[in-house]
Amino acid sequence: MEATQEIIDRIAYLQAELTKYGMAYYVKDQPLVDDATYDALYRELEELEASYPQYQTEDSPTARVGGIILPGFEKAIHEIPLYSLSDVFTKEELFAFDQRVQKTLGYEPKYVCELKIDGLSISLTYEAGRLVRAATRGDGTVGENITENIKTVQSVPLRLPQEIDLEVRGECYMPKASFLALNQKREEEGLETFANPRNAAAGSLRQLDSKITASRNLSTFLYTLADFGPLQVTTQEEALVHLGELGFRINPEHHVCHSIEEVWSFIEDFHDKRSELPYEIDGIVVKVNEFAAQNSLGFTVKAPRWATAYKFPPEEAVTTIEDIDWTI
Ligand SMILES: NC(=O)c1cc2c(=O)c3cc(F)ccc3oc2nc1N
Repeated sequence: MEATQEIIDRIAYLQAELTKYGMAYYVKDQPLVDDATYDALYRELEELEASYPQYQTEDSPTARVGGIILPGFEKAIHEIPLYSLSDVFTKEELFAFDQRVQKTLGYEPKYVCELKIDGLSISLTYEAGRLVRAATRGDGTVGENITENIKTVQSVPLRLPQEIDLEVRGECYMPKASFLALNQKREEEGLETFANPRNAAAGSLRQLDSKITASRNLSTFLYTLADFGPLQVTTQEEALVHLGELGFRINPEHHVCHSIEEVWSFIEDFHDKRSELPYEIDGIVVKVNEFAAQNSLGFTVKAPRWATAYKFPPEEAVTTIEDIDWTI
């Protein structure tokens, strides 16, 4: 059926508005409209796109529902490898890491501390500002192409505000509340429950039916750019700010520390706060802030010399929703 200009404009308006509302709700955690308003506009867009499918764009908010059933996952080669982090388990090991860094640099650098989200590493590739590929880490060089599934994750932008080529990396995770609800439902259905949110996220992302992924309420925190492309950033702290400006979901609990002692107090602080977070963390990632210093430290065969993960002992199982402090 041919569409009048008024209809074409209404479809474009609804796609843009619902994308803006979705970004505010899922990425910035600051809703702009109430659910009833969102749902009414969403239903109107669904009806219009059903009547005029030639105007349903692949980055329309209605494209998030999934529906592709893949025969299997294609391999995804990482041009820039995804390394893993070295781990430290004690204050002494952390301070030894700092000593090694200072020995190479000849000075004590600033560090950025980030919560270590206990999810699945993902890599997102954008071309001319559009999401063209999403992949798991795999062995760091070869992962699985999970683009169709990642498109159903509401906090992942399908389109960037600039038409640039970019590759970003981060974690895809399942919030504690979604994990508890999912396991409760599976128990009622006599299905096997997931051991922890990380396994539940992995199982949800590696579904061949993206409708199932869409139902699992996964979220993301992005933390680095594989290549900085046109972005002029010189520190990890700036990179996090830029990623936020590009529309990616960034964990707010990052902190620049001016000494390893300050890093240690950040670690102690979050060791206590951890059980109140609405998502699971398994430690704190400590990174040299300046990219120039990161480059002079480089990588070992499998891990960066400029970062380490201070690991917390395994958290006691997530029990009730009451324990969670939703203000964080
Ligand atoms: N789970 C995480 O929340 C998290 C993980 C990593 C990495 O795995 C990681 C691996 C590298 F080779 C370099 C930097 C990294 O930074 C990271 N930063 C984070 N916040």
